Amino acid sequence: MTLETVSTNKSFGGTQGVYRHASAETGTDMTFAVFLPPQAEAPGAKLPVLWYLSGLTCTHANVMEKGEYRRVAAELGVIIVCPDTSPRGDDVPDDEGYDFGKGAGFYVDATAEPWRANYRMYSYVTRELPGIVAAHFPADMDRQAITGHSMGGHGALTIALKQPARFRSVSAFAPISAPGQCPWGHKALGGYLGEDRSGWRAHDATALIEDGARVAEILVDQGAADNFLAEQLKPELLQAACETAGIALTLRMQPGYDHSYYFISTFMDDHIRWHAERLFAE
Ligand SMILES: N[C@@H](CCC(=O)N[C@@H](CSC=O)C(=O)NCC(=O)O)C(=O)O
Repeated sequence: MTLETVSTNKSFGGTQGVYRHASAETGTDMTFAVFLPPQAEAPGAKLPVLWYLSGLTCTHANVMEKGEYRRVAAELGVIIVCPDTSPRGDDVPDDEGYDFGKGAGFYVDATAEPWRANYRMYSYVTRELPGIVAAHFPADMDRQAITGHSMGGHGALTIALKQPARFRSVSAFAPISAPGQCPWGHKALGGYLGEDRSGWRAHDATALIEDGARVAEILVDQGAADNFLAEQLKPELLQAACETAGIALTLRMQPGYDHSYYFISTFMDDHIRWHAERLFAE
């Protein structure tokens, strides 16, 4: 596999890079961003990795340009990896809506036609891309953490719940907490996985917890003025499931904040520091 360097820029003493490769999972070229903090230049360095999964309509670039993660990642010595949200290209099937198809892969492996050939974002993010990161960057894959926003918050929560031994910590910004109970989730899971709702539960954080999946703790920040809060995000469902399961959920409702990167960037430092405490713990 050849990894093409699309761009590199020095930032906060480290390097913000963008890379492209041919993906066996999606059957397309895929682009992703990696921030290497300055500590990566030390001989033999192996640094912990924080995955950031983006939301609907995003590529790797939204958080890279507006997420403001580099100052603290550079201070603490954490690698930040930002994948794309779907396969891309003229041959990839798409939908007219912003909430399905390109830019909206929902971190599942589609089983329904015509999506199943390319829309394999669960396997891409959990298997193929980690292999590439491990091979090409000074990443300590025994110290991984995961976060994300909205659809990417759903991705972070479900992936951590499905692979709890792999991640030392999981957090989310305004996650889609129960996709089986909201319009975005109905459209995406119904479209990619088919209308048998029993198959959706393995890609729904609230349902996964109800069905026995466990992580020790979760940090969630949620804007109280988020337009999507009541209809799409529903953190109260995740909260109820965590309470019943005994999962230590810290749900911080942030007055006045909306769904945008103005919100995400405000609390990005908190999340990186929270993950770093766990990534650097003995
Ligand atoms: N275009 C839509 C809303 C799209 C939107 O708000 N996308 C969010 C993620 S929503 C959940 O996954 C986002 O991160 N957008 C990119 C950005 O840079 O802000 C509409 O207009 O309603």
